[in-house]
Amino acid sequence: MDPTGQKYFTIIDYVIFALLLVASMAIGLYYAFTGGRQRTTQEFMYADRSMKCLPLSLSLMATFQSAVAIIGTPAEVYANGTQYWFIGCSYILGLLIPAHIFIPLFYRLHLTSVYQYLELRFCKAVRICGTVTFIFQMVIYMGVGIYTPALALNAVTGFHLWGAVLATGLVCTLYTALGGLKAVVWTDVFQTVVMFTGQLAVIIVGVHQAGGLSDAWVKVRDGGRISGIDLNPDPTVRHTFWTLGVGGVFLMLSLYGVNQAQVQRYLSSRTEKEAVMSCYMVFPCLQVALMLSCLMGLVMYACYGNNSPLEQQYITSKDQMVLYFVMDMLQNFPGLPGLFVACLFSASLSTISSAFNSLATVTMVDLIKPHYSMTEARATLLSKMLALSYGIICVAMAYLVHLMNSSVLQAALSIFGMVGGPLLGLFCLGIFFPCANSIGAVIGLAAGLVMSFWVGIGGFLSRMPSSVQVLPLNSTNTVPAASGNITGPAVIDAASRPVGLNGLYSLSYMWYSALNSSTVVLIGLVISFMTGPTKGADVASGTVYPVMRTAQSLLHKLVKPSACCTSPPEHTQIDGHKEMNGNIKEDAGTEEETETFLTSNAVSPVEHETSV
Ligand SMILES: CC(C)(CO)[C@@H](O)C(=O)NCCC(=O)O
Ligand code: NA
Repeated sequence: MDPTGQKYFTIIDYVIFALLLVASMAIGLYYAFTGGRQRTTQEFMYADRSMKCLPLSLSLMATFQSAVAIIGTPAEVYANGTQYWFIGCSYILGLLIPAHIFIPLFYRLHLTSVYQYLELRFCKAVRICGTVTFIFQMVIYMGVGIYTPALALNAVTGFHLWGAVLATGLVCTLYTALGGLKAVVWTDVFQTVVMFTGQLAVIIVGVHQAGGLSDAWVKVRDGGRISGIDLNPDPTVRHTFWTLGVGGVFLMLSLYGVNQAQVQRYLSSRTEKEAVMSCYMVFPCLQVALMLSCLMGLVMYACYGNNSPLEQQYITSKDQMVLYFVMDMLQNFPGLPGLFVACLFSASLSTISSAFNSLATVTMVDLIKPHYSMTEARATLLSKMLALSYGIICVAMAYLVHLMNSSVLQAALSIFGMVGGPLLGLFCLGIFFPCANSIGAVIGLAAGLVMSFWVGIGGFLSRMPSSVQVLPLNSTNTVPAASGNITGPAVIDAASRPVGLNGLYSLSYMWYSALNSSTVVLIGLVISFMTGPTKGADVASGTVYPVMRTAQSLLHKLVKPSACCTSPPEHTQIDGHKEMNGNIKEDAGTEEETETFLTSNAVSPVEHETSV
């Protein structure tokens, strides 16, 4: 090892990394030349609505699990202990609610994009606002996703930064544009396997280097890295059970309930039941992913203790730690560093490809198609060109992220809360409040976005001049004391309890999604009542979830268990469309058929909906 701490790749590491790119490309080419050869938008965007549950669930998990989580979570656990693990509690409601409310509703409407829902429920303007907000969110997120692994690799091994960005950007764009959603889902499956294998290998070797399981356990326990449940209700404390387990539910809903990338996967499944099942199966997959990345943080602590490479100034930021650890511990295991780098890039490729495909889909379906009529061949070609263009935008965004500088995990989760939160609010307003009208929806969304940027940017600026930025240079502060639970920003918060606006600015980023979505719903309702609420009869059928009716029927079941076989099923109001599900071949037909179905559906409200 070189005195500056610089680590080097061996030839076998390069080969493994190259193999990942080649294999992903090969899967893309396979789907470009088999099946319908990606000649229809139905195949390109929705995989002919024929996907099965298992690949879908892995793909659903992979979409929002990028290199950010792989290197951000261990760095967080190394520094602050396992408190972050409690985010796993939010996965329960965060997946049950989408599975039982959002998926049945969207699936039965047979949408072409999730934003089409907004037009059915409100009007075209709301749909466009939703689409533009989504594009904004995913474009920034893509930048973080592609830049993170490249930066870590560059910092630790000296690998060319923009070389890595361009290589992954190019490969990913090509397989997404050529192979459509089928290629995206199947590369996700392959990349998830690589991701788990890489993490597991490093954990096993790391435990061995730390002197075995029991030694490693004693070290992390004595180092205070095993956090108890923190029930402090203060919403400004960055990570507590409440911010993670409850605030996290809103984050999960915005990602797994109403995000186009995910809804597109639900809609591409063969049957509604498989869509719901795939959402259920995300739960164990996400728990495994969370467990692996938390264990990685603990193993890192077991190996380094408080004597981190950051403190030794081998690296300059927390986000470089994981890769440094891998290169440091695994240098005698040729190929393993390459496997881990493949794991890191797998995680990011699977995220970026989903982003490209979903962005191309919404641009086509929501922004272009309604305004220009074109042939199917033209539309498919244009969708592929769009996927390519988003590839270029992605690399450009990476350059912007390069200019920012914060913990990548917090940055990514803040984006989800700041832009995804208001979108979640918009959908909830439509789904749960039949009285909400279009004006309320637009103004509510705007208010949510203003709130989000006010609090988000205010929080960022109010923390700026503090010691957070200088921490890495000051060796005594680099690693928080053995008590472990205290983070940089939390120390400041605790020292001077913020009041007034500063109180709002110091809100934990884990509450952003909840705050912003509630703002949209509240303002949306107030404006709707001021401008004349929508009457039940005017709400398009199947676009509202019958909260009261479901609650009544649940209550009925609880009180009179014998009555459950005679009482109607929960979703009676949309059962009218149920026969569609069995009939995939037909409804997977042309785009025109789908559109006609939807328009006729939108203009003829069904009577039983009005009682909601
Ligand atoms: C978003 C969750 C919480 C769940 O998917 C997790 O995967 C995560 O922490 N993601 C961080 C962002 C990223 O990895 O790109
Ligand atoms: Na991913």
